[in-house]
Amino acid sequence: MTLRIVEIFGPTIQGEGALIGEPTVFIRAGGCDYRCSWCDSLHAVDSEFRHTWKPLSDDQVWDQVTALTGGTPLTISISGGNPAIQDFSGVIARGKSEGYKFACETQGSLAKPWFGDLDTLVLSPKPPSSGETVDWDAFDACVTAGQSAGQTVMKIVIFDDTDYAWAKDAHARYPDMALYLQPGNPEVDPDVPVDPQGLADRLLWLTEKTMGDNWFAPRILPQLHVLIWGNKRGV
Ligand SMILES: C[S@@+](CC[C@H](N)C(=O)[O-])C[C@H]1O[C@@H](n2cnc3c(N)ncnc32)[C@H](O)[C@@H]1O
Ligand SMILES: Nc1nc2[nH]cc(C(=O)O)c2c(=O)[nH]1
Ligand code: SF4
Ligand SMILES: [Mg+2]
Repeated sequence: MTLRIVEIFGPTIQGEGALIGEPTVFIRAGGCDYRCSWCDSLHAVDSEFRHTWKPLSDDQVWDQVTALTGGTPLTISISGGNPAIQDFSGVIARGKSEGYKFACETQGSLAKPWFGDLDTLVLSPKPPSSGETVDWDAFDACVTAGQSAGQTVMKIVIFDDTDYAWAKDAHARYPDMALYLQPGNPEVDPDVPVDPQGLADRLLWLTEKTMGDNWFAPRILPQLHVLIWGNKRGV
């Protein structure tokens, strides 16, 4: 299988959601069927960056991963772009045979059989502020495809009151799925420093809103890598 790869980087720590803080190596896939207004990974989405994406075989991907891990197994995080455009089954099979675990981040717009081979499937449906609209039938297909995964979790980015109300409805559709909320980062240009106080204020707003509402279903987390490294790429 030939994959379109933006970057392979790490070891770093997973900065978001269910596996926050866990050591991991990222494989970032090129191409996305969405274009969220606030996407922090446009270098994996916009066709203007397409010339920087590399066609790599499963073996080439795996060679780069193991060069970074030194052969010590850990969790590999597949993200993008939307990695569900491509077929990661070969990379996952290879890695699992060597004791690695796999997580994947996707918006839930395209289902793939290999979702069932993952240890963690992170479905991140997009709220109104993104400018995208969720196809819940497609999302359902992703949940079904992930049924044999170790766990499937939902992670929603919140920028405003409308996103918050939308997240409550999304949770009501999947009340048994673990839910993670993260405040949106409004500044995603890698050349512009992030405003840590601004991010803390957004986290405070989201926390107080959720607790004030007695909504205790979600866990609320910052993007840890953004606090550490800002919008630097490859971390
Ligand atoms: C860059 S996306 C790639 C995977 C997949 N396309 C998706 O959206 O789930 C990885 C995660 O980053 C989140 N994200 C993207 N831009 C963000 C921003 N400006 N602030 C907070 N989270 C953001 C997405 O919602 C998603 O959960
Ligand atoms: N450290 C770190 N954690 C992350 N969690 C999700 C990321 C992503 O871009 O998908 C990401 C990323 O790019 N870096
Ligand atoms: S779905 Fe993910 S990668 Fe695609 S544009 Fe939205 S945040 Fe970016
Ligand atoms: Mg990111």
